[in-house]
Amino acid sequence: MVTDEQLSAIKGAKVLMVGAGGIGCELLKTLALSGFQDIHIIDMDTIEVSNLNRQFLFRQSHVGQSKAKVARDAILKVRPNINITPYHANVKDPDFNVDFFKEFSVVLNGLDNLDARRHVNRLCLAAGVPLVESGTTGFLGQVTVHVKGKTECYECQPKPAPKTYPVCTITSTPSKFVHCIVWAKDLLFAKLFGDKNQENDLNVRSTDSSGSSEHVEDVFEWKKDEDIEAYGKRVYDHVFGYNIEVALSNEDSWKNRNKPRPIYIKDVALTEVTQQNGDPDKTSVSGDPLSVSAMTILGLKNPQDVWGLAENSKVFLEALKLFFLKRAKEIGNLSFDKDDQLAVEFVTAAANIRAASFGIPLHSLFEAKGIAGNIVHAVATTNAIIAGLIVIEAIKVLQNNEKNYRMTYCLEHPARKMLLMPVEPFEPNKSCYVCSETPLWLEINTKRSKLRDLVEKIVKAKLGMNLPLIMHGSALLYEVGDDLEEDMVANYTANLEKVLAELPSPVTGGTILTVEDLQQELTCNINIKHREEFDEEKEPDGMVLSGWTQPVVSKNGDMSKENGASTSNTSQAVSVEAEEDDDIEMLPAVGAPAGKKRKLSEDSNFAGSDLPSVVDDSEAIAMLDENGERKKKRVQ
Ligand SMILES: Nc1ncnc2c1ncn2[C@@H]1O[C@H](COP(=O)(O)OP(=O)(O)OP(=O)(O)O)[C@@H](O)[C@H]1O
Ligand SMILES: [Zn+2]
Repeated sequence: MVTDEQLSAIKGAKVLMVGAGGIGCELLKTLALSGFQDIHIIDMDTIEVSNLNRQFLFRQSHVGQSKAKVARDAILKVRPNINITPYHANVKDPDFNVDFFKEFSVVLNGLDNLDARRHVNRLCLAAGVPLVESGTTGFLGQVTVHVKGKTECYECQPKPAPKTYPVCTITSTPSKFVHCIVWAKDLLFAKLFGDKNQENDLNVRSTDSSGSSEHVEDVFEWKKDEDIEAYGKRVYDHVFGYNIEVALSNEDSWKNRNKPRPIYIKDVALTEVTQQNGDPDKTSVSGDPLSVSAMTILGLKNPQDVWGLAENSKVFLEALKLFFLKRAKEIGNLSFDKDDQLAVEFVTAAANIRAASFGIPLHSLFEAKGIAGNIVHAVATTNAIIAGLIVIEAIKVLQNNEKNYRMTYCLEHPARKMLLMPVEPFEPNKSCYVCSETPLWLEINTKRSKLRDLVEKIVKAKLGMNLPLIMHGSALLYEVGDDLEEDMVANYTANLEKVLAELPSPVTGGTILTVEDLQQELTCNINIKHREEFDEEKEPDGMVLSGWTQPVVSKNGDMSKENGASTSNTSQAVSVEAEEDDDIEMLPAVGAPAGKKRKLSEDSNFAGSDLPSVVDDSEAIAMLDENGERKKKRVQ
């Protein structure tokens, strides 16, 4: 039952929804049916066919149209008298500044990536507007409340580390199918079809140890006038045959492991390939290069079938050929995309051939696509439950009903017959640089690192700033923006290429830099500490930022699913453990008061051991080098 007070809070509210996808559609419906009268929606996407199974405001005929606009129209059909304002735009656009955010009573996030979530968190803090944040991953979900000065902000708690694999597991000693997938998409696919200038670990080890004079680059290069089939077979033999032989020559690696088997194309029965691949024009029904398919040519219809070695080898050669013949223009710029059929076919086949070599069970294209795309299938019901919880919290926020704010976790399995676990929110983390103005420390070689390194690796990548400005005292070293004068732009561009100690206002040990994002209205002070040497393996950035909350992995190391988690949209990782007194202890978050407890709400009798450990989808599988450092930024 909604009380009169609640109803008047609802009626007087002006609400901003960010994201009109899986959660957003449910949320808009629930807001409208709960009596909200003034709703603004930002979403930058258009509707895709794959959204239709769970984003119920959208129909086939809407494919290609703005999500925000179509969602509005759909709701106006059932609630014609409410005001819904759609924006088909990125929430990071400068138009959505602090003044824009200040217009709202509450902001509700239904996003699917960390970057946008952090940005909205900062704008909400700057504007003093409460934020209700949410996320789902399959059956798991959560809703959290962030009110400046009252509860933790979205960035007070560290986010989970993505599932990572040591580089050598990927390049040399795979033991699971997912390792073969990572190899196929991040190394082989990237090497053949991606940016040639990108660092790539494919071959590094095997060639080094063999002392072979063969130029690795040549192996992957399609030579002028070379028959495309001969080229495909050459690549095949190199990666599945020769490289495995080289790896086998290092006896020590295989003392405690099963030896892989080199596979050469001549050993695989490929008789049908030449007959079936005669007409590449039949590959694409619509003429759209993205619908080119090796499976279609080869007559392989069911994506759920597990192909044998011969079929995988055929798909491998055919897909490689189609890329070069039908999608030549894209070569050099491609990165793996789960919605790119030919890319999925190639990666499935390559991963399976490698799996066959290492005695790992083969998988169907459907399964491989799920693993490669980090897909945890979205569950519409979870989105609906989460949307309901967002509205419940939003109403409390509108009434300033602080005592009753709850973070709620939606579980996969009931614990003590409960599927929803409400938890009292944390207080703000005093060492959060986003909401508590904590200074940061940066160790860096000021005589070698350029301003560009600092901007890219720290200010953008780590601090999540969108439009940064960097100052040393009153000297402006760097700034971005549309309204800058030409000579200023030239000045900043020149500064980017200078080493820190040689900037017009030199940055050396002891310097305090002020870094500001004008849009986010976030300012950080960074204390610079000069350091000569960095460990290339452990500190690949060549700089170390501290005072910044790094992601942590849960005690059982199980922050993400085996396949690298999900494509959907969980906002925050929490790993909690029940204690006897029904308090739940949080993982010791970096920067968070040690031993701090997260209290179960009194209305909860939840104390199960099977508590959620939910991950953000915005990061996925990555690789670690031998020392456990993350190697690749992000794997698509
Ligand atoms: N920076 C952003 N600005 C505006 N909208 C955003 C931004 N980042 C993400 N979104 C929107 O958030 C929504 C998240 O919805 P959801 O997680 O259901 O993703 P989806 O793209 O609809 O589906 P899937 O990723 O599973 O194919 C998307 O509609 C997306 O456009
Ligand atoms: Zn914070």
